[in-house]
Amino acid sequence: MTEFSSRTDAPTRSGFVAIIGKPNVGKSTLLNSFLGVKVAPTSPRPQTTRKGVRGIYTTDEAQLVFVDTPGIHKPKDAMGKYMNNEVNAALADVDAVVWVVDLRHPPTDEDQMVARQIRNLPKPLTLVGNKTDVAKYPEEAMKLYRALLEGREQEVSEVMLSAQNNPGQVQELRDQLLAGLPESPFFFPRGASSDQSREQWAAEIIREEAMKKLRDELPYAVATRVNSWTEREDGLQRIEGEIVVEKNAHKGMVIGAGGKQLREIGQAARKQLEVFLNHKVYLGLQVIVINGWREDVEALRELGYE
Ligand SMILES: Nc1nc2c(ncn2[C@@H]2O[C@H](COP(=O)(O)OP(=O)(O)OP(=O)(O)O)[C@@H](O)[C@H]2O)c(=O)[nH]1
Repeated sequence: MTEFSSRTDAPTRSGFVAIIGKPNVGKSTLLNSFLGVKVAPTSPRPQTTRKGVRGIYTTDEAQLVFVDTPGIHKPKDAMGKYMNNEVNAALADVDAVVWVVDLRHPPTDEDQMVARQIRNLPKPLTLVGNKTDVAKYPEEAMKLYRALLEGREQEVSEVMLSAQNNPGQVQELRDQLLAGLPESPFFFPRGASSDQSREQWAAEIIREEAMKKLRDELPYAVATRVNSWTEREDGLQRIEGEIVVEKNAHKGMVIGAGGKQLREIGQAARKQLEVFLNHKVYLGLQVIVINGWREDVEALRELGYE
């Protein structure tokens, strides 16, 4: 990988930190809050994150590369297996691990699955108890999560916070992680906040809005991609995207009566894109069918899940 130097001659520190945990505990929210910009999709639905998105935070002398991972869960299809593989790959590669848990509830089987994967991992580990703003018994819950790591030989750091509502606590954790990085050149250019292309990023925002609007199993049966992005002279960003469904029957369900639902998804995504890009956006959205894409390794690759 290309090496990027720091602004000063002082030795730089740099490294990768995986953010892991079961679905819906707030991993992507924590990543976005670490960076102060939105690089990962978040939604109230579990398993929103599918790929290990990287978010990059750089100071004068240190660079922290966060790897946001899909929630660890029992896989039901090729997509689920892909997601769990992403987590294993992330754990093998990183310098440190942040395990996020939801303090509103006691641990479940899925938390135990996560704990098993990291209990004996010889890397610095931080247990993050999230959602303190809404947890009734945070201390008690934290104790139960801590117990899942019993027998671990290396030390575990712990912090309780609200990723969504307390940026100060998140910055404090970020500073601790920065301080623990090994001496190393930077991996990414200064100023980069993510390793996604802008098209991948926009596609994830469209998927986030689609997942919020769609009901039942449908949110998990859609993928999104952006096929073209052009900029007009007056600055308008023209983005053409697709929502991919796995069955013909799903197409109408996404579009909705008289196209209402697709319009709503498009409007919500456009608004988000405009806020982040600080430009007017035209977003064209189509729904297409790729039969059984979730079970089809080739189709997964075509949709960028490789
Ligand atoms: N009240 C509260 N809600 C939070 C907090 N952090 C995250 N959430 C909410 O929890 C839900 C899940 O957050 P995500 O960041 O998408 O969770 P995730 O762990 O990345 O989810 P997956 O993609 O399923 O793995 C969203 O509705 C967030 O708004 C918090 O500190 N307090």
